[in-house]
Amino acid sequence: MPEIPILDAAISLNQAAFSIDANFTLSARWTVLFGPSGAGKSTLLRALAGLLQPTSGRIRLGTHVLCDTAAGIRMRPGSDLVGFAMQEAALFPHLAAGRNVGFGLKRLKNDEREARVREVLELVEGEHLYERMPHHLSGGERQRVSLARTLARQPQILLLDEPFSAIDNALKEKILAKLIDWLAARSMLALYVSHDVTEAFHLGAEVILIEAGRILGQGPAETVLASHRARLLRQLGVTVTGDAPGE
Ligand SMILES: Nc1ncnc2c1ncn2[C@@H]1O[C@H](COP(=O)(O)OP(=O)(O)OP(=O)(O)O)[C@@H](O)[C@H]1O
Repeated sequence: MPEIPILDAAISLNQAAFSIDANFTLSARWTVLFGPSGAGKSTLLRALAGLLQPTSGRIRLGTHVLCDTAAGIRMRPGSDLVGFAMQEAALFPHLAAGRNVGFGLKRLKNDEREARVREVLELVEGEHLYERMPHHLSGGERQRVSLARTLARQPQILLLDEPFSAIDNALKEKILAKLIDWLAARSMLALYVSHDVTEAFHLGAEVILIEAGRILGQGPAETVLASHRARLLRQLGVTVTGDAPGE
C-alpha cells in the first residue's frame, strides 16, 4: 500500500466576525471533519486549499511547506498538491464535461489525459456525461463532474466539502465505495466534511470535531464521538440525563 503523506497544520485565521485557531496533524487516509453548522469546516478547508490566507501559522504536506507566515511563504490557490471539491460545482460553462475534467491535465499526453478523464468519470458513475455541456447537467451530475475534475489531478490531499450533497444516498455510497479503493492505491489523504457521522465508521476514518473555529477532539471515530456524546446529542436536539455538564 503506498505511503500516505502527512499534513501538519498550526494556523490562526481571523476574519471580521469569525476566527479559526487550529493545530492538527492528518495521518489517517480518511479524516471526517465534523461539527455543527457555522463551526468553521468550510473556512478551514478553504484555508487548506489556499482560498483564504491564514493570519499566522504554517501548513506542511509531506516534504512540502504550503504556508509559513513567519518565513513569508503564503498559501497558493490551485496547487497541484491540493484538490478541493466543493458543494457548489464550479465548471467551465463553455466546455463539455470531459473537457472540464481534463482541463488541469495539460502536461499529460493526449492519450494519457483521455484515459485519466475516462477513469475518474467512471469513478463518479459519469462516463455517459462525457460530451454533455454543464447547462445540460443536473445539480448532482455537475457535482460528480466537478469531483471527477478534482480527482483527475491526483493531488496529495483531497479536500471534500460535502461533494455529495446533491446526490442520492444509494449513488453516494456506490461512488464512496469506489473512491475508498481508488484512494487506497494512491499516496493521497482525504479530509471530508460530512454531517453524517455514521460515514466516519463506514470509511474507517479518524474524526476531527470542530466547534466555533476550535478543534475539540481528534481520533478514531468511536473515541471522539464517545467522549463528546452529550454535546453531539444536544446539537441533535436530544436531551440526555446523567452526562457530565460541560461535556
Ligand atoms: N464569506 C463570509 N463572510 C463572512 N462570514 C462568513 C463567510 N463565510 C462564512 N462565514 C462565517 O464564518 C463562520 C464559519 O462558516 P463555515 O461556512 O466555515 O461553517 P461550516 O462549519 O462549514 O458550516 P455549514 O455546516 O453550515 O456549512 C460562520 O459564522 C459563517 O457565518
